[in-house]
Amino acid sequence: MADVELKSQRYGKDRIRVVKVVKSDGQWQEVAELSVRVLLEGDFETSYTQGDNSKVVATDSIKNTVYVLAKRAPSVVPIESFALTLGQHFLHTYAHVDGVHVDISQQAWRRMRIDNQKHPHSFLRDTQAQRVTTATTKRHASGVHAHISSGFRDLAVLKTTGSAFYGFLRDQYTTLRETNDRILCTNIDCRWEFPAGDVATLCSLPFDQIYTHVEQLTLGIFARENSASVQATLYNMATRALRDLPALGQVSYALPNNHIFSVDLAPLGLQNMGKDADVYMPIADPSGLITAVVGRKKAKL
Ligand SMILES: O=c1[nH]c(=O)c2[nH]c(=O)[nH]c2[nH]1
Repeated sequence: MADVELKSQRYGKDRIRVVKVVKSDGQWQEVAELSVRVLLEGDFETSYTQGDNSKVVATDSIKNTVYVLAKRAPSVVPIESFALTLGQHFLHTYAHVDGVHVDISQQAWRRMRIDNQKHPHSFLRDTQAQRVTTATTKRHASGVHAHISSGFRDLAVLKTTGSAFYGFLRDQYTTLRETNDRILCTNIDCRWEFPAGDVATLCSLPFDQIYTHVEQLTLGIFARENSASVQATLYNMATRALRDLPALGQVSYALPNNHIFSVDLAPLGLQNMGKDADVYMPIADPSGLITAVVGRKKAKL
């Protein structure tokens, strides 16, 4: 059809699951479990518009490549470095690929402690939270440029007090009571972006240190702060991350407000509301969802 055109396209393999074991001398081993998505961008238009597969790198080959590079790499963590390695590989191997989008999520396998000793090769998953990264690599006149963001997903946290929500708009649709003491429960999604740059500079960033720092400050603010609202708590977390870590360009959070309301037992002759509350009912759906992106102000010229 003459009046339509292909505006954009990317394709590749999703949910490539990789477990890499790093074996050193003796019994000591490391493990990393990843799920990888690789999408290619480039001169693939005719595969969509004309059924011409001559330039298509089969998604099966993309999957194989991930396993080959996982085999060659001494380690697949930090996931940011592995994502950049994958991006560079596809750009260097195929001249008609000009952008590579890699998403990796890592499961949280933590080394077991047995009799108070780190076990050399046994691990425990004590959180569903995942470490994540997205790396986009592009060909540039001066070499390969990358944009990378990192974060964690689904970090479940709850506090039983130290959270309030009052002073909100009241109108004919409002039934929610004000509270100065409620349960706060959320599954934290957090992302931080690094300013785009050449791959060599990005590779030298201390990804693990930054990860640990953001996770710890997030938990610290969640636990310590007297929360005025999820919005205010989110903003405090993001601003602290930007203040502590000059390497970060911007930070975003998505925080569901998983409601856990006190059960009204007055009809059964029991006081369980306000300061008397100690029996609650988690509400599966719906939840609130509070999101924001916080960045640095541009310097005034
Ligand atoms: O922290 C909160 N922010 C809201 O916007 C909101 N809305 C609501 O019903 N409860 C809450 N809690």
